[in-house]
Amino acid sequence: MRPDVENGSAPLEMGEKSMMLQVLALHVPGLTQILAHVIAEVRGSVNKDINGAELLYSLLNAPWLQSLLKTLLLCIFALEGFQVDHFQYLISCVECVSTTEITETTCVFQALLSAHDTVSLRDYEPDLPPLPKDLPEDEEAMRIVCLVKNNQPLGATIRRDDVTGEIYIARVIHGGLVDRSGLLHAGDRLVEVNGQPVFGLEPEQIIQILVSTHLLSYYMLLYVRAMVDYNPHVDPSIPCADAGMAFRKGDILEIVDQSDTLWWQAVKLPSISACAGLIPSTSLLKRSQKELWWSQPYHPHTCDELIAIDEKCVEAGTFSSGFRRSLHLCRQRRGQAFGTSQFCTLRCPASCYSSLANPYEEVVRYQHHPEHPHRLIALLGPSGVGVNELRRRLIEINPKVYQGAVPHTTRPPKCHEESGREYHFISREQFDTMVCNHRFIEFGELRGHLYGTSVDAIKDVLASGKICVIDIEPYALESVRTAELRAYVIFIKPPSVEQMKRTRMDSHIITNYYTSRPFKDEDFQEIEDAGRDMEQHYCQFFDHAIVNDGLQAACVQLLTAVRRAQDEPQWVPAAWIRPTGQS
Ligand SMILES: Nc1ncnc2c1ncn2[C@@H]1O[C@H](COP(=O)(O)OP(=O)(O)OP(=O)(O)O)[C@@H](O)[C@H]1O
Repeated sequence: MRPDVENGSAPLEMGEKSMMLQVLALHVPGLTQILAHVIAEVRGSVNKDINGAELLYSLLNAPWLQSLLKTLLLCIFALEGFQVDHFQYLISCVECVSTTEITETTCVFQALLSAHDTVSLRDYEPDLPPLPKDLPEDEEAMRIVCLVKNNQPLGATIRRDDVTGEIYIARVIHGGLVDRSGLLHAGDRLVEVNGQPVFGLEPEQIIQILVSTHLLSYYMLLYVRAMVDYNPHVDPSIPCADAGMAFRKGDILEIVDQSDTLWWQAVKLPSISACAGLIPSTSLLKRSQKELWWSQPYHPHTCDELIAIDEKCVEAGTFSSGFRRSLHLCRQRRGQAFGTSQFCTLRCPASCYSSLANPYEEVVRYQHHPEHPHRLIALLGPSGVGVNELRRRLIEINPKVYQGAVPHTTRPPKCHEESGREYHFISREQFDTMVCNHRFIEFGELRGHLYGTSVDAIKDVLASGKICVIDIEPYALESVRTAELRAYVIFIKPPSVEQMKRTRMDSHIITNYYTSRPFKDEDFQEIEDAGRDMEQHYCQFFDHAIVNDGLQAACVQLLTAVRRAQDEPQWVPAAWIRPTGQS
């Protein structure tokens, strides 16, 4: 096997080449003289009728000619930009030529070719201990390999033999970690990963073992999604503001150094600079946010209090949601929504409690497995922007692929309605039980009847192999960003007011009183303001954003985004992938 040139030293520069020639001239001062001597010797041998092959053999064996050839090769190596390994390879060839027995029928080129073959057969791999001689015949030889994981993927795919249940390396990605290690090859059978037998496991489970293991590497890098904004230039506690790195909510950061408890080093992805910047550690960020929290005036409405009101209202049957667009409930103006969870989510966004708990969310690159249920698609946007319209159109494009979740309701069915088709019709007691068991991602009351979208209704669609598309309010983000549903959240963003005026000239808005009327200018302003608020507070949870300008263009973008969510790797919370307790 030829030596791996990748690990050789870099080719010499021109300056070094001329230096090499000078060295050559110094060490071989009588080069012309020597060559003249060689020619004279050959002439003399011819005159003495000596066999040509014998002459060549004796010449090549002459130590002075060997050192001359080595020097010349060194010279060629310098001029041609060969690397150290090439040079050693050529030297091996020269040595081999000199020891090759040359018969009358051979010529120098054959000798060189045979030398090349001999050298190329040499094994440049590290020496491994021999297999024990007394190995029983039925005993399988096994290799134990150790790969040090870093931030890169392993660069190999695995497959399970459906008949035997055995796991094999299916493919080694060229240039990846496994490829470069040279330790594993396509067709190798995996027996254990980190001491854990893999026989019978699904490839996905093995990947989870690999992803979750910390023991493989001390150097494993950490990726996080920023849940808060940070600007080093307004942070008085940073040791050096210029060494700091600013980031925005939703940015993916690669933490390259956590050795300091207060200041970590990170790069922002996709990285344009190899140089890391200082960012506050989780504990430092929490500490400063707590200080900020306490320094602000007391607000009687905390998230917890509002949620409590919410639940009490539901118990008392007085709760009115007014924001359930997916169920086409009434469209409630913000001013009328006070005291509901909508108020809670608008006024106490993720930047208060939840971000205090978690200023960084650990993430991993996740590729949806084609045989697993699809990721849930959750659309989010200010009321009136066109979330329902886009959802409806997407489902219409291919109802065999896209489907909404069937809601639950306590209202009695109409004559044409069938339970499980339009709605799941259930009693109020059943509904309350589902609420207590946290089975709803969203629920509310309209005209004395409860409506809700349940986790199970979503799971039913996913289990049927379809892509479930729902629209949600911000407060439901937590319920859908779970290992079970793995929601891909798409924000439907309003275009400018002027643009909305142009595109919505013929469109109608559904009012609080279930009537529809043409859009007014103030509707557009309200949509724009609500969209800005939503983006400001929740952008860290958005996997993608689409500006709903022209309906058709927005629909194409939605279709593309939904396909990407299923087909391309995405950053997802590490907790979704790791088994419980390891997050
Ligand atoms: N890009 C667009 N161009 C023109 N009209 C649009 C566009 N997007 C949506 N519409 C229209 O705007 C109206 C409101 O849309 P939709 O009902 O989907 O809003 P929504 O975001 O679901 O809010 P709500 O649930 O409060 O109705 C509909 O008549 C819809 O056809």
